Amino acid sequence: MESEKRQLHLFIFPYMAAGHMIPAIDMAKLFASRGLRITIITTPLNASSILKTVEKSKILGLKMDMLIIEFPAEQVGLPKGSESYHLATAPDLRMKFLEAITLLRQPLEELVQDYCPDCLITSALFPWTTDVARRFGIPRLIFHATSSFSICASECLRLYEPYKKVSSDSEPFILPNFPDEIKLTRNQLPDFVTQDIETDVGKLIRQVIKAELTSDGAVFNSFYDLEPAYADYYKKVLGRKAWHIGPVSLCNKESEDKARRGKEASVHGHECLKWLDSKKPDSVVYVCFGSMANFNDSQLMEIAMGLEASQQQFIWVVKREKTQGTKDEWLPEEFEKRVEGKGLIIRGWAPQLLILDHEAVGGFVTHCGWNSTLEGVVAGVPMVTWPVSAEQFYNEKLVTQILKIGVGVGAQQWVRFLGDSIGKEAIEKALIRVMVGEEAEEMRSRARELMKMAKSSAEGGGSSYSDLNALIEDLSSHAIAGEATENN
Ligand SMILES: O=c1ccn([C@@H]2O[C@H](COP(=O)(O)OP(=O)(O)O[C@H]3O[C@H](CO)[C@@H](O)[C@H](O)[C@H]3O)[C@@H](O)[C@H]2O)c(=O)[nH]1
Repeated sequence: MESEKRQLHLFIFPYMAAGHMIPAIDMAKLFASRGLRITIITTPLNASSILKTVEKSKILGLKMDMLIIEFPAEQVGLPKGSESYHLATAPDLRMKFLEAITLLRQPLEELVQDYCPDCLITSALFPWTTDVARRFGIPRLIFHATSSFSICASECLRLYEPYKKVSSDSEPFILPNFPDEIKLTRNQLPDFVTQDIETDVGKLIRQVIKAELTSDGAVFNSFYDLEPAYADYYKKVLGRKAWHIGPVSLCNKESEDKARRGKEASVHGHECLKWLDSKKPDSVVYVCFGSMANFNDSQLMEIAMGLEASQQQFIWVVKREKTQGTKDEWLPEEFEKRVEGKGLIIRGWAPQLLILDHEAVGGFVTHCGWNSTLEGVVAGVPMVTWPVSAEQFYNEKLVTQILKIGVGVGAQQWVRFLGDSIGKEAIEKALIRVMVGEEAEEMRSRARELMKMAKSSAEGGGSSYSDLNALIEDLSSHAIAGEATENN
């Protein structure tokens, strides 16, 4: 009875987007593997990506559950089923999506009331969950599915506004009082940072920052040795509490678990692993832009031509379906025939962790979403960085300038979903730089070192392992203190 009472119960409530749900589910597994009771909160259409994990954890004797709250899509005027952020592709849809999210507060409060968890770990993008936690006298921790570097960079921009001191959008400015000399341009910043007019996203971001200041700390999917100066900056300069417990993807030990992250891989996704078995180590470049970024036909055409011209073997993930009998307008004539044996296109969802883990993969073209970036680090591969939106331009700086394990393709313009337009020559050049020659080898050897550091951080005695212990201890003492107050 006593131990049942002391088992910590966490509510994990991730943002409805693959880039947030995937690492949150990994984090849930990590907590559950340490004996905590976990309940993941989500909406009906997002539940399917969690269900198998919950079922498997039960078989393993772990305490993991899921609770579903309705997503009020139709109530705010969104089409039925619009429960994921990537479906909100136009400004009015995004506004409605944000509105729908604020309506989740009441159902969350009801669940907290009914289940009495010891802590809420929620997306930074749910600032109101700090108030919910306060109301019930429990801590709210933020789950940062991104780097400390990017959070520190955006805080630095907010505090010092260096982008206001340059005369054009393309003139570089330096992040003031920052551990490294990092240059950015206004073009590379999210629109809500530079826009003077108040937008809904801008308003949300201000609430996010305010809630971060009053929450009880942040859990990062990162590891200390990857970005020590920024883990310290977050704690010591910004004065906030944080635990670095990543890379959380390392909790997936079996191929089956690695394959099913996010969505089921498409048919091509499964075939590509057999194809990789026939290739030499470090001879294939993997090209994938996460779950949100979308390129138009002409940009895909440039990528195809760049890949072919680079003469590198490749796996390229494109979020387009093949329609039988019709020509792919985004591919050069006879492209697939010409690259047969040398390149593979995955249409749909790729089993990314399995591909990156494969020894044949020697380079990664990424949009610098944090999950992909960290997964690239864990795989020990150098990267071509092609940031598109969100905090990806900051992550690019970390990869290319601080870690020195990647080269930029030359993206200069932050755009919400569609990528900046990059020509085939730039793509070809960047591909060759990460795959061939002395510079590539130097980047690869640094990447391998980071891979080892990533893996040992998650093992017993490693920094992420210890930070997770410290977090669990903090939560336990808070829960015990809460019980004591209740009993008095
Ligand atoms: O075919 C695919 C495509 C993606 N993934 C996985 O999906 C995740 C994608 O996450 P990420 O690389 O972070 O990209 P986004 O989906 O774009 O993520 C959003 O959320 C991230 C977390 O906050 C931010 O860092 C990004 O900038 C933001 O765009 C990764 O785990 C990938 O392994 C697959 O498994 N197969």
